[in-house]
Amino acid sequence: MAASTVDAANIPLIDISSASSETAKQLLDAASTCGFVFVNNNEAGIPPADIHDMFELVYTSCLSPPSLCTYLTYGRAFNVGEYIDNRAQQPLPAPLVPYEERIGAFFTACHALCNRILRLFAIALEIPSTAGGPSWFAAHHDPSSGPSGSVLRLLYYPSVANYSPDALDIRAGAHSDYGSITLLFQLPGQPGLEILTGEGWRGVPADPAGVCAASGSRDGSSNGVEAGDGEGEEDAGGRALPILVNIGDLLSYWTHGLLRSTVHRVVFPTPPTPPTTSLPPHSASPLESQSADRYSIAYFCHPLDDARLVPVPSPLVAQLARAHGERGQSGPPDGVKTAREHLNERLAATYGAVGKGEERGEAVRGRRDGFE
Ligand SMILES: O=C(O)CCC(=O)C(=O)O
Ligand SMILES: [Fe+2]
Repeated sequence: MAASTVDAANIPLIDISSASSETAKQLLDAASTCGFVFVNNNEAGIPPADIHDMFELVYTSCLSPPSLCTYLTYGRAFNVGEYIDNRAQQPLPAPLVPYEERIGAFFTACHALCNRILRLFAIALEIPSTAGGPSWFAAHHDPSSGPSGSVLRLLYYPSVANYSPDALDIRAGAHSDYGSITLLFQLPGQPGLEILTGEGWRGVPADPAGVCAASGSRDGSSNGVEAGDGEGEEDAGGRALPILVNIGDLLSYWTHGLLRSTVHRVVFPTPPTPPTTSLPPHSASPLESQSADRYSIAYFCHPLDDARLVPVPSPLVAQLARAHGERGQSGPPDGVKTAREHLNERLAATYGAVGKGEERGEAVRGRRDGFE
């Protein structure tokens, strides 16, 4: 059974407001050991009010026709692809149409934060200035230079009537993400995300630094905390929750495994909370009241489709490749692929996996929403 109480994962929290080499090194160390890292959401990040607004839109989109959504084991997702000329490229559910511009702005803000993180990786990886230096990744993720597979995903896992932990435990199956990096936004009080560590599955709190005012864990992690002001992304004092970042398979491939992607999943909280039977009072935030439901937002950052996945020009990556070679471990398969080829390969491999009953979050996107 998967939905047992698990300890909270020990995920490092890094302040990335400075672009110093010390910060870069801390971030690289965290990402290369854990694969998941929290970054402080300060002036370097995304305004909490914007995150809160997006969560309200996730709630709104859940009321839209399910046909527009993709399906997870016990949840559904709406995927927004890259905008062209400030317009979404696929039909938005009717309730989201008035917010097209705001969603696009959030997409752009997420991409900017990813570029900031990738810049720190470039510094820590010591990419020489002759090869592009700190801007090396940004140049490969510049939306003005061409399309990419980047996607903003709004996720909703509804509470389930007659929940039985033996029968229903996985809300989203075990997978790693495909792209460069993923930003993941969670709400306090809605636990369930777990990562696979050497010691088994571990819960990922929404509030690793304990910035929320109230306390009281429901699941053994600090995820059981409700935000003091009903706006789950900051506490009553206005401190913003850190943002969770995880390394995707492509960045792992691109760095010869120096940066590692980590398998994760979403389970039902334990013990189960009763399903929501009615909408909360008008004045309350729906997000705050429906704790058996889970809402999350993921931004999957991918390189430009045409980006060639030659090893990142870093002495650290080269050293690792040499060490792997000396141990007889093969490197990436022959032939340089592009980011689009890498993504398509992963999606193709996943169709098989899905057929065997395994779910890969991003594959569902590829199959159902016409992006791929
Ligand atoms: O809903 C979550 O918290 C995680 C979602 C996820 O991992 C994904 O969509 O790739
Ligand atoms: Fe994921």
